[in-house]
Amino acid sequence: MGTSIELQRIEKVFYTKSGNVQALQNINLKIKPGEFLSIVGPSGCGKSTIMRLIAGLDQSTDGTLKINGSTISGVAGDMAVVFQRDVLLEWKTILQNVLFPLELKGITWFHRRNHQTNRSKAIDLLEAVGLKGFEDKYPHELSGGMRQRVAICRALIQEPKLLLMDEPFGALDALTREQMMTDLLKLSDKYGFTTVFITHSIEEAVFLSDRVVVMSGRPGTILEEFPISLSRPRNGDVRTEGDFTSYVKQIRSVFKAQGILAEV
Ligand SMILES: Nc1ncnc2c1ncn2[C@@H]1O[C@H](COP(=O)(O)OP(=O)(O)OP(=O)(O)O)[C@@H](O)[C@H]1O
Repeated sequence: MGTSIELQRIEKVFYTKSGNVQALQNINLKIKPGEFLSIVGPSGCGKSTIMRLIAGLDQSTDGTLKINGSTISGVAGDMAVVFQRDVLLEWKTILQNVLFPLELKGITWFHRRNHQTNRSKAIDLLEAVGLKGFEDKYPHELSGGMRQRVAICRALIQEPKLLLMDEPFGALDALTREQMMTDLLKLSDKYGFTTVFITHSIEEAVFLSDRVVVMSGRPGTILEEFPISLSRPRNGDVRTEGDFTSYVKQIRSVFKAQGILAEV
């Protein structure tokens, strides 16, 4: 079962030498266990700030954040993060990279009994994202898309209940991106973790999500929420369905009304 998250009246101000920056204003958001929620908004609207608050890497200036019904202090447990840059360890093999979070926790190489189980879990994950046979390669031998797949496996080896993804496919080409989205949906359906996904792409958000949250420019506020009721499991064909294009249009119109997207 995934994590539930609740943000109540969240405010975030950054106090800097050159003045105060109000990044977030009155953010109210409830995320259900197992939900796939995307946040879209213009650059600088506070998407990453929301993610850092949920991850416990930063604190709000005001308001309440609850994880599984309790206020938390510090880094949330059972959580994994995937960023736009994969930050793989170049001197470790692909398999060692996937197992690294467990090694950090001291439960792989030192506890031999678990080692075989973890190893097969890592191999299963690599297989699920099309990387079977790449276990003994090194990161520099892989393409950008393959590296990002490894980063996702490394996040999932920890069996997180919450997966936070900050533009994880932003640096990938369009075809790889499409394949990665399909892979991610399969993994999310299989494991049932809660996902908070940040993206600049409206299409990506609609394709992946149960709900899309649309934010205004700074100070970031929530303009609108769109529950996405496209059927699951989803594959690339969903993009040609009328409902898909209708969701994309509705979200684009919110940005247009804000002057964030120009009429073309
Ligand atoms: N540590 C910080 N100190 C001062 N200002 C900050 C800090 N972190 C973020 N900000 C400011 O807060 C605002 C929100 O930043 P954030 O990175 O959350 O935006 P974002 O929506 O994720 O942007 P992007 O889409 O470009 O990644 C921005 O104006 C940014 O300059």
